[in-house]
Amino acid sequence: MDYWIDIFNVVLIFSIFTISLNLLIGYAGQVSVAHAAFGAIGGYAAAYLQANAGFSFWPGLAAGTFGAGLIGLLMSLPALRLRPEYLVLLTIAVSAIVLAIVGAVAELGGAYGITASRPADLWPIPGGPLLFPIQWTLPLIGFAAPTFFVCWRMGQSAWGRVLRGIRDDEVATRALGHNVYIFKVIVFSVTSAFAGLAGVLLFFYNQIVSPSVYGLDVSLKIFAMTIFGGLGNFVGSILGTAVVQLLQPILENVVKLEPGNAFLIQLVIYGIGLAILVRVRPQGLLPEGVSLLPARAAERVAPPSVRSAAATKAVNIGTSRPSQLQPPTGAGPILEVRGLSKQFGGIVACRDLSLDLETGKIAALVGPNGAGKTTVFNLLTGAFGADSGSIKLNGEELCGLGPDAVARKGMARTFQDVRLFARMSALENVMLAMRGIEGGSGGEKLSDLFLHPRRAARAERSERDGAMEHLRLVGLADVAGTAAGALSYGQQKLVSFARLMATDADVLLLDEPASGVDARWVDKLLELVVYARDRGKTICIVEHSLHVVEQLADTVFFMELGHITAKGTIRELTSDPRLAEVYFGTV
Ligand SMILES: Nc1ncnc2c1ncn2[C@@H]1O[C@H](COP(=O)(O)OP(=O)(O)OP(=O)(O)O)[C@@H](O)[C@H]1O
Repeated sequence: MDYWIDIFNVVLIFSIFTISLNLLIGYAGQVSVAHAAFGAIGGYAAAYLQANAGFSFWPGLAAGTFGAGLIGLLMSLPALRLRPEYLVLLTIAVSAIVLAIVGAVAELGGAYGITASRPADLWPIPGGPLLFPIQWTLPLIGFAAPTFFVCWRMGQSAWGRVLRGIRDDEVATRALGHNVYIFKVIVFSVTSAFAGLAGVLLFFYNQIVSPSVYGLDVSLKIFAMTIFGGLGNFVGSILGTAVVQLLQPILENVVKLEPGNAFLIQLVIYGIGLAILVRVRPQGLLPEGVSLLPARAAERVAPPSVRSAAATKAVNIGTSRPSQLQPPTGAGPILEVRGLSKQFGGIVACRDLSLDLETGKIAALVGPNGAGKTTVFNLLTGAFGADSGSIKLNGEELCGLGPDAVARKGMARTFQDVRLFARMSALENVMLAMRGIEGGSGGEKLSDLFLHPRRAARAERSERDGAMEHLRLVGLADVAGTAAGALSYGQQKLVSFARLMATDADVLLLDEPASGVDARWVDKLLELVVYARDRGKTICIVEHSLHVVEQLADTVFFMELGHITAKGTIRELTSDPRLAEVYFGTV
């Protein structure tokens, strides 16, 4: 019996590893194969402090957990600016360095590690020293359950929505005003701390730490358990841990294989299992959004705010050009661009470009392919750093700011290729746009999640309702719960417009809003752009359809070879034979 209890206990400890790794990989998309190494930092810290400073269980646990979190934080500061593939390499290097250090330092016991000088005692919790597996089960549940709760709470909240945004499209997440770097650093540090906690528990449970307990193979095993269980699903992590951890004991005790053979065969089964899983169920045993409780799974797909088709009919936003509200007149330019230049090697994509966007007006940027229109949007929104020049929004210099900061200052954009978060629902896509700008500091308040849950729930409800309003506005409330990737291209463009409106930015940059869109959606988009303008937004569109430009734009800038060469109405520009030739290739 003790044997199976022991295995159950190890599953509980490893669940702490896999649940936290799932938050890091499954939610934030940051792949680390050094999770066991952070466990080593925790385990060795607790063991060393017990041996040399007489630390008992709780101080050892705090030191090990905090130490691993701190080293995770320090490592993440440079690492999370790297591309994902380099992050994987870096975590392998970290794992190798940690193992080399603990294996080489004499005070840490070298290859033999450190043996505990006394068993764990949870005093002031009664029960005395923990000597047998059965005594450990309840305390370990007591550690695994809060780990699950904290990771689940972080993952399922608005905070986790930003993590999923980062995972699916970091560029789009930044463009919505979220400081993705801070989110990544926090999640890396928190998950490293949980790995440290699991490492401390392994030390106290096994009564020994040694390099082999936390080797790269163990990190890979934790990684495999997490993938096996299903990324983005914490119950899946527990399931994946149990399946992988139970394989060898079942082969030994139920199938009655020799331990040596059982070890080899479990490796074979494990390899074949992963190969089959990758082929037939790459999302893992329990994929993201799938619950063991059918009712909860359904809840996730259909958000509560989606009530009925009748309630979700598009708001009548007025279908004709005449405005319902008059745009501000004579307010002057909200955006002033002077001498903007950008070169890519030998290609001058933007050359000494100057333009003003008048408050509450619609401007258009037109020109032949490769003229540099998208580059201008990228420069204005901070996606590219300018070589020289100035961009002033409401008189405030934006040059040098990143895309998230620019969005928070009040200028947001759509993308030529839409860039919705395909796995998230249309509603979540819009909700993701709402806090980045409101929050000012780049986001959702993690402290509210745990310290003020009611406030967090209220904020979530009001965001959900606000996002539904934006979806109603574009006529897509009835597909609020549908994954954005499953919508038609025209619908996706409308969701991206709703998302843009949800940012509450003053200046909206629309990159080819009508391209590739069915005629009926184009009309809708035109109405929406006029609606936004009438609500005081300043809009600039890059668009190849001159029909769309004619319908919308008050002022048109003509761009050639990275420079604005003409300005006027579309009729004035197209009646100039030289510009017509540049644009259409013919007079
Ligand atoms: N990241 C980049 N690296 C190198 N060159 C780039 C980059 N982005 C744009 N360019 C180059 O800058 C020039 C302007 O490109 P840009 O996409 O801004 O033009 P565009 O007017 O938007 O074209 P289109 O109408 O076809 O979208 C092109 O020659 C392009 O190849």
